[in-house]
Amino acid sequence: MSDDNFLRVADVSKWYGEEQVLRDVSFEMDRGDVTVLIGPSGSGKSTMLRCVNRLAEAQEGSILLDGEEVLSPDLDVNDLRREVGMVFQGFNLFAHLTAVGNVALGPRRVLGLSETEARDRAEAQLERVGLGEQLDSYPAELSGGQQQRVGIARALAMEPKLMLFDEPTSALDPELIGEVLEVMHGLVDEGMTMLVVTHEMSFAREVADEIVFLDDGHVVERGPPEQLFDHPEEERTGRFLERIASHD
Ligand SMILES: Nc1ncnc2c1ncn2[C@@H]1O[C@H](COP(=O)(O)OP(=O)(O)OP(=O)(O)O)[C@@H](O)[C@H]1O
Repeated sequence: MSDDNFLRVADVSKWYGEEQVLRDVSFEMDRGDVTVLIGPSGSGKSTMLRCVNRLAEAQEGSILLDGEEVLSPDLDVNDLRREVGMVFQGFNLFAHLTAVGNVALGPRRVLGLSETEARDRAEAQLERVGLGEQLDSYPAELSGGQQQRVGIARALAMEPKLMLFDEPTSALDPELIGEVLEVMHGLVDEGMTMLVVTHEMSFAREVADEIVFLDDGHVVERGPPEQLFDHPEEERTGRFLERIASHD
C-alpha cells in the first residue's frame, strides 16, 4: 500500500521565480531502500533532494516521511533536519575543529549530549567511516576523500532515519572517489535508507533499488537499474545514457 511507504514524494512542483524546476515529481521509497536520482545538469536533482529536508521549499505536492507531511507549514524544520542527514558535494567542515570536533558538534549542540557522550559518539562514527586514526586531525590535514568521510560521519552522528547524498564524490579527485563510495556501500549493507544524487553510474547500478531519471524537472522514467540502464523505455533516457557513456 502506498500509504505505508517510508518516503512518498507525490506531485511535487517547485518554481524559482518564473522558472519551474520540478514538475509533478513522484516516487516512493520503503525503509532500507536506496534510490538514485540521475539526469542532466539543471534537471532538478539537487532541488528535489533539498525539498526533502526543506533546504528548498516545494510549492506544490506532498512529501510524506514516515507518515508525516514534510511540506506542512506546521512542521518543525529543525526536527526534520535532525532525522534527515545530508551529505553535500563540498564538505563544509569547520577548519578550526578536529574531525571529532566537527562530528561531535551536532550531537552536543543539537541533541544536547554531554561533551563525553558527544565525543564517544563522534569517535564511533569516525571509526565507522574508517577514520579511527584521524580523530584529532584538522580538515586541512585530511585528503578530500577523508574530509568527505568526516562529512558522512557528521551526518550519521545524528542517527538519521534517512540520508540524502548530493553528488558526494563530484568534488573529489578520481583516486579519492572509491573510498567514499566504499563507505556508502557499507551504509547500504547496514540497511540505511538513502536518496542519492550521483553521476557514478556503476555505483548506482550496484546499490540502487530504483533509479529515477529526471529531465527538465520531470520524472521521465524510473525503475530498477537493470531495467533503466539496459532497457530504457523512453528515448530521452536512452539518449542521456549514451551521452554519459561516451564521456566515461
Ligand atoms: N537557489 C536557486 N535560485 C534560483 N534558481 C535555482 C536555484 N537553485 C537551482 N536553481 C535552478 O534550478 C534548476 C535545477 O537546478 P538543480 O541544481 O536542482 O539541478 P541538478 O539536476 O541538480 O543539476 P546539476 O547536476 O548541475 O547539479 C536549474 O535551472 C538551476 O539554475
